[in-house]
Amino acid sequence: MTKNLQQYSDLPEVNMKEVVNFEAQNYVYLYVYGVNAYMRKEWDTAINNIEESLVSYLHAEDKCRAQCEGPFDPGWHPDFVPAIANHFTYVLRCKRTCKKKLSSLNGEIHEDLFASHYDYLQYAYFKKGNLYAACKAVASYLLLIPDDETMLANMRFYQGMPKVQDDFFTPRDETVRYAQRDTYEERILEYIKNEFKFNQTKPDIEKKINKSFHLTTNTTDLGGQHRFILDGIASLDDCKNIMYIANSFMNVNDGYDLINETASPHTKYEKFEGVTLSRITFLTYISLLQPKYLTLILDITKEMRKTLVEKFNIKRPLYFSFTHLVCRTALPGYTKNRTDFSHKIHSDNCNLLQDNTCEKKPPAFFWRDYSAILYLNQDFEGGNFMFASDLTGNTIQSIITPQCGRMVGFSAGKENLHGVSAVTKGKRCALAVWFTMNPQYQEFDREIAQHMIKNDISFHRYFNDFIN
Ligand SMILES: O=C(O)CCC(=O)C(=O)O
Ligand SMILES: [Fe+2]
Repeated sequence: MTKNLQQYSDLPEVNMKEVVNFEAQNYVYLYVYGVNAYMRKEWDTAINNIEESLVSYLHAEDKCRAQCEGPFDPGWHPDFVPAIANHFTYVLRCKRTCKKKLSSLNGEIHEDLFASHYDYLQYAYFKKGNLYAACKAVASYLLLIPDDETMLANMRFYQGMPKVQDDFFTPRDETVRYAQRDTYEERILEYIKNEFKFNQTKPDIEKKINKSFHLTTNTTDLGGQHRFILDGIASLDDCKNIMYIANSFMNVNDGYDLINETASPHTKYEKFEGVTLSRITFLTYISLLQPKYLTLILDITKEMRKTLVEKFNIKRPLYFSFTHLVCRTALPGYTKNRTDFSHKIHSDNCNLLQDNTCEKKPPAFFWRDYSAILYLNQDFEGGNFMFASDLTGNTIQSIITPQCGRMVGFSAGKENLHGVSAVTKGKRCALAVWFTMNPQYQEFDREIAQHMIKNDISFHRYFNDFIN
């Protein structure tokens, strides 16, 4: 439409004075009137209109910026930290387009429209003999476009005048505020551009299982295919440190979709609490958790992946999909005679039906290919992991008793139906990690966590950088 308006305005039979631009904002009229008065050397009218245009322009830009806030569709389902980061960056980028959007005067683009107000003003004030206002307008213009040769020459001209003092060249307040905001936003965008560059590198195919790991039980001993147990994947200290994260920060909502009940393994006799990698990352970012804890989670889960890759001889990249630190606590009064499971027999990537068929579709996490659970403690009763051949739980193939450093690994399909027996006393904690071959479902927060650790990023550092 802007182009059309421009085309019509070029036609000889069109008198632009008769054309009313209903989309034009106030500052457009004020600016055009002001500039016309300037051309006619009517300095008072020029100054009044251009000063008013300035106020109106800043108001229009504020309005345009405000419209950038509001709902935002990220196009996928990121976790908390990337969701906030995406929205923030989107809003900021949108706000930065306002200058361009407002630079059209009836179809004609004026790149430095805001700054040009000060150019007209400096000369009009000079003509009115107001040297103080003229010099302030020069300084304001130069604050926005510091290397403009013509304006620098103007400054030198004014500086040569006997009545002009150095402090005349202080930029006007509204320009200082505008320029400060501009610089600040530029710096944030630059920071985002430089700091948040993620190489979407494929995970390495891991080579050898660390010798200190002790393969406890093999596939055949566990009564089925594609499953194993390994001891020593975490030391007592590691378990203690991961338990510290759980005890300090776990939460009944984190990682559980309480709206979609089928996604939650609750039994009413136990309390389920979790901490996702996303939240551990966020807690580290705001310095509520020391980076060493996040590093520990990243390192140990990498070891877990390495064992899966090695044991199952996985040749394609295996991506992390979801990391969840989970504790189940027996509720007082429900410690005896329970016949239910803490987590009923299920498959990790399909919906197990009564007839033992398993559908690979939502609400199942159908993209999960492998599962690994690392146990962190043993000071509780019940809570055994079990492989079973059907959903009744009557045909148990093997039972695994949790203990610190023990990991159970298995392929996530219906060949590995499993569950957890009732926790009848105490709190049972485990670090559960699911993996996928589909990069679309990889855990994006992990990239952020790794980047944060590698570059020693934290909110406080980021904040201090900006205020200093
Ligand atoms: O905690 C466990 O032992 C297993 C949990 C489990 O199977 C699951 O979360 O899908
Ligand atoms: Fe499971």
